Amino acid sequence: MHRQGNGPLSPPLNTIELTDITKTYTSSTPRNTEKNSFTALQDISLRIGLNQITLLKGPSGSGKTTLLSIIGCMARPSSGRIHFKGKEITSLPERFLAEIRRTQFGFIFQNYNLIRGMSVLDNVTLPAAPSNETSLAIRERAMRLLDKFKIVSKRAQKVEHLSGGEKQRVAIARALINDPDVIIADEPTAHLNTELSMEFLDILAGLSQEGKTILIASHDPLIFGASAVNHCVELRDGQIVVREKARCDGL
Ligand SMILES: Nc1ncnc2c1ncn2[C@@H]1O[C@H](COP(=O)(O)OP(=O)(O)OP(=O)(O)O)[C@@H](O)[C@H]1O
Repeated sequence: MHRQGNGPLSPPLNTIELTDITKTYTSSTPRNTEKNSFTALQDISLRIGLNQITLLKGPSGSGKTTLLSIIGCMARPSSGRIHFKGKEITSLPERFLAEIRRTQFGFIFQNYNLIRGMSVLDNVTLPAAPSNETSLAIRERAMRLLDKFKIVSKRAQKVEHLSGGEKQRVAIARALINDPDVIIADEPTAHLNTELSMEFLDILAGLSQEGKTILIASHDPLIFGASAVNHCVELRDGQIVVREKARCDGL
């Protein structure tokens, strides 16, 4: 723990620290006669080490996606605090959160969320758009990423014509375009066969060695057994039931 000025002790700089995070969704009936609320996360406290691969597992509906979206500043918790690299970010206004989201996080979604009708290159450069860089510099960076993931020859192709594995690699390149410290992947291997899933894991292991922090939500036993995974956290009904270092097969 370190002290910011004369203020209270803060979590270490090399962590993402969640304290008592609760997320309640509230919805109302069409005529607003009745309000329903559902608590998707309940009092989650968790320290995530930077430069590590952390796996979130748990049955469908256990809260993995909700937790990832809160960590990635895409949603706010109903209560609780998040410290990102030692700094409290929960109470920041939306424009600051959006900046953290854009510069510090890269996202890989289950269905890749690539934009149909646009080329591979344009999909990869998309998250870089609101920046001070020239479009040439952004495109050069995108080309380097496409080259790294062996998909540069498809740069002009519309994404809907790519294979599943190619879409996955485009999604990884897009997640990296702003050179984020943290990569969030939600069910990243759900549509991949074993060979492509292994290839994806190799890419993640390489990114981890380069110093990236990786958070994965997954049901995939292949990921549970991956030697690259450093920490495993199991959720059930919105609560952490198991946290374990290193391999998590057999949890
Ligand atoms: N916007 C929302 N409004 C109401 N309930 C929601 C909302 N988003 C998620 N939920 C509920 O919160 C719970 C947790 O959902 P979440 O998507 O985080 O689970 P998950 O563990 O990622 O599931 P899966 O493995 O199926 O993707 C579920 O019961 C879901 O129905």
